[in-house]
Amino acid sequence: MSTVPEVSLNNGVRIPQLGFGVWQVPADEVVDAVSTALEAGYRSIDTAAAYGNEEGVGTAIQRSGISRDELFVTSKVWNSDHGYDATLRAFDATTQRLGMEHLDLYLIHWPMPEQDSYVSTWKALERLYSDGRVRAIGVSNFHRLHLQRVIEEGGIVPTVNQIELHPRLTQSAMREFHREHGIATEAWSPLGQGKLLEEPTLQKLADSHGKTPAQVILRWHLQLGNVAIPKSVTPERIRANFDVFDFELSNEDMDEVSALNTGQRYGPDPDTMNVS
Ligand SMILES: NC(=O)C1=CN([C@@H]2O[C@H](COP(=O)(O)OP(=O)(O)OC[C@H]3O[C@@H](n4cnc5c(N)ncnc54)[C@H](OP(=O)(O)O)[C@@H]3O)[C@@H](O)[C@H]2O)C=CC1
Ligand SMILES: O=C(O)C(=O)[C@@H](O)[C@H](O)C(=O)CO
Repeated sequence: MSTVPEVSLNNGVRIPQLGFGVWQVPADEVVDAVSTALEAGYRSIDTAAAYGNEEGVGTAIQRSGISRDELFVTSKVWNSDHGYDATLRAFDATTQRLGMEHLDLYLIHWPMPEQDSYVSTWKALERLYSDGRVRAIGVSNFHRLHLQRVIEEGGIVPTVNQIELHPRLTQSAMREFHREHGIATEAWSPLGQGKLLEEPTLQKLADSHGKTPAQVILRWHLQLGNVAIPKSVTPERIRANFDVFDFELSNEDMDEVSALNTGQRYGPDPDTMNVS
């Protein structure tokens, strides 16, 4: 089985560079999907309270028999649970649903700037970290200004910012900002939600490496240094998305993929996202 490269977070905790995402995996399908992923070799699972499937993720993990310390489990506090006390309660509910005493990574799902409560939410994450209930804390969908505020007003620099990132939205400015501050970049919708796999450049590169367009995109993420968390409910795709450790893109290949950037988002803009 392949050994997945890891990224060292700014507190020394290591996260597998390739994980498995479960947004939009229905609760009654998530046990099968996560079980298939674990059998394929994934050891990192990305869920969230908002996905409504934490219980099934926990069930699949327990059934796998894989020891807890070989796994990396991420969840996220949802927008309606922002604020210090509500976040502590949300974390308790998440760990209960997962059937776990601790998480490896807990993220603020969205900054929700209009609510203006992400700093007190961050302070609750700091408390969970100092209490040893989570091995690393981070954020998701934070823009530069939101990150600057938690860095200035909080006591801990986030380990991770999980943002939308794929060849149509390469996020070079955010990646540079993360690098400057020791924050790991985690890519959500790393395959562009499957909407750019017909792109001729990706097909050409796939043909030249004997791989698929999805595998080329995942390889591009790995070589950029991103953490990537592709989702699939299709067993062959779950396995194929993990089969990306036996080839390498050249510098020219990497540039060709990056040149597909148009700045297009498939998900909400963090500055205006207001679903809670
Ligand atoms: N923090 C945040 O705000 C967000 C976090 N996320 C996280 O990121 C994860 C991944 O993002 P997501 O939006 O799901 O999108 P992805 O970019 O992972 O794409 C998933 C889509 O691509 C299809 N697909 C997967 N693999 C292949 C393949 N090899 N060939 C063809 N099609 C394929 C899937 O279909 P099928 O399942 O039918 O096989 C699905 O429709 C989420 O599951 C979640 O964990 C996502 C959005 C926001
Ligand atoms: O998947 C996630 O983590 C999300 O936050 C998304 O559901 C996001 O809210 C979205 O794309 C809504 O359209």
